[in-house]
Amino acid sequence: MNTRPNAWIEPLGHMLDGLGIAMCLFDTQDQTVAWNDTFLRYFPEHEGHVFVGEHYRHNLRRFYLSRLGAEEMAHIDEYIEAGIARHRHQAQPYVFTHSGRELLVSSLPIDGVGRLRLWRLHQDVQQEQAPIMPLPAGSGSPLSLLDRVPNGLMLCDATGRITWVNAAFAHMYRLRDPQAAVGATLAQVFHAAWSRVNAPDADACTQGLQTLGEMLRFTGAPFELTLPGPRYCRVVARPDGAGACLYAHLDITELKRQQALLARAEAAARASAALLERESAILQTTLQTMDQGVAMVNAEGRVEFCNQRVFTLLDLPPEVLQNRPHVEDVIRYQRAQGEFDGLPPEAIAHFQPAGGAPIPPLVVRRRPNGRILEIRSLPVQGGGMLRTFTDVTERHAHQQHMEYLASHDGLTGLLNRSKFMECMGAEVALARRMQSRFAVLYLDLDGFKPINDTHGHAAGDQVLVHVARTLRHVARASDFVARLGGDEFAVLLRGIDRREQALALAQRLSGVLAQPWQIQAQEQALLVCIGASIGLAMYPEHGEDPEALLASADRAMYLSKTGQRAGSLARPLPPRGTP
Ligand SMILES: Nc1nc2c(ncn2[C@@H]2O[C@H](COP(=O)(O)OP(=O)(O)OP(=O)(O)O)[C@@H](O)[C@H]2O)c(=O)[nH]1
Repeated sequence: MNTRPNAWIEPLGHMLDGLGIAMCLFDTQDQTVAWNDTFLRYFPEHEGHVFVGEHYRHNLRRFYLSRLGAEEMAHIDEYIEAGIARHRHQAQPYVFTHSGRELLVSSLPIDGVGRLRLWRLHQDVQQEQAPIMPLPAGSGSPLSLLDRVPNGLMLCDATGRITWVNAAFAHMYRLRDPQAAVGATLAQVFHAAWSRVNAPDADACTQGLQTLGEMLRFTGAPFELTLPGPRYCRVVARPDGAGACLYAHLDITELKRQQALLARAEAAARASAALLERESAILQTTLQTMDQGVAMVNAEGRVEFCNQRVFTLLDLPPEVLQNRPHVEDVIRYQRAQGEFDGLPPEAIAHFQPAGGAPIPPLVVRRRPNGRILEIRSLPVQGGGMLRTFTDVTERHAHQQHMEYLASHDGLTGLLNRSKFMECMGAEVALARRMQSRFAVLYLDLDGFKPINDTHGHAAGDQVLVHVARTLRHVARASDFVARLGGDEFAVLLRGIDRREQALALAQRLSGVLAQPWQIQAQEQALLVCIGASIGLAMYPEHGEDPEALLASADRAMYLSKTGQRAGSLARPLPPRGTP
């Protein structure tokens, strides 16, 4: 402390140091009178420079020199004059930042002395407290200055009786006026504060009284009290060595609230960590037991993780996937095992994230062991991807079977009508593009019904199967052969340029069908000769679309049928050994 001989200033400065409040006293001529240690702590630029009698102007100059940038420095004199004017007339506290601290500054005029400037950390004054107000003109008692201090202050004599408290103390302990505390002990004031609330917290009150009993007997370490509200205060004792003692009551409610929030956040974090652990255990189990292979490839192309199923689906020995191998190393191993034999290089490019080619989200490939794998690649945030492997062999087979059933005749295995029309559509498009021709034969069996009627449906079925086989045999592999329904068939002859070629084939068909062959009907061997009426249509002259072509061939068949009624015949074979 540096003071002129003003007896009250020195203890005041120390007390304010104890409360973390900086002070600097100026006389009526704005010259420095005294300052405390906290002042030098908050304004280190004055250390070793400030002196008694120094004008506030020089103090301000040092302050601005320590914080102005080069551009603003040109205005330093204006700032200083404004600062002096503010100092003389300041009525309300304000906040500013200095040396990384947010400070609240009050300027209090003191009659006959000058002005006292007080600074404290702004965060402390966020708490509920008696506000720092300027002194009304005429109140010159040094102790009354302490009513402006935001924390509670209490002076006790050697017997522990209160001799003085400030306004903030009265506010904290719900006293009408600070005088009401004088003569009582802190325990009595504390108890009275609790007894004045509607629903007192008996535990907090009892606990507080116990604490007071312990702590006041041996003044020493700071202690905490819970006040109605609840509000929390930290009590710090400063004995004067002669029996009296100053107690500062710091409001730490906000601190407590933040501690409680922190504790809750920590508890929540601990709970979610436990939950995460449990979920990750479930995830691990699921991943290891699931039917799909799952592999995680990181942004560098390394296999970070893969489940057991990947080993079995890809026939990979565990050591290949140990130590986070690069995908390219795994592919090299697979290639050496013949995994990709027969596949074009571009077909495996997608397995290599580093290959440069975009990775298709879905690839289906047949493994050398015949199994079909569906491989999905899903990019993940931050690079890398999640790859899943699903064995779709059965699903694929089932799908193919379903597609076969939907496009083929169940009895003969030939294409059905709708598939035949689809094939003819494709052929029309091709022929149109290539300017080529093709032929369609429409066949209707002659006299088929009597076979059914005489020898039964099973015999008729055998005839239909035989006809289908014959058609398939006579037509080329590239031709489309269909059963349109009942005893009607159709053949699309591809690459036929001339009508005569088609006619020749139709005749050949007729001839082959007409040859007798043997079927088994109702445990009886039958010799069957079947006739067929055949209509012919050529693309494009008889129709330019599938429907027109088929209708044209149908008409031609009808004409042929009405012109010749050869019919079909089934007669029993002579017994074995008969010539
Ligand atoms: N066995 C068997 N018969 C069938 C099947 N589908 C249709 N039919 C029969 O085939 C016969 C076809 O009759 P029609 O067209 O009069 O046969 P058709 O005796 O050859 O007479 P035309 O065609 O006028 O020469 C009918 O008796 C149908 O019941 C089948 O899948 N199996």
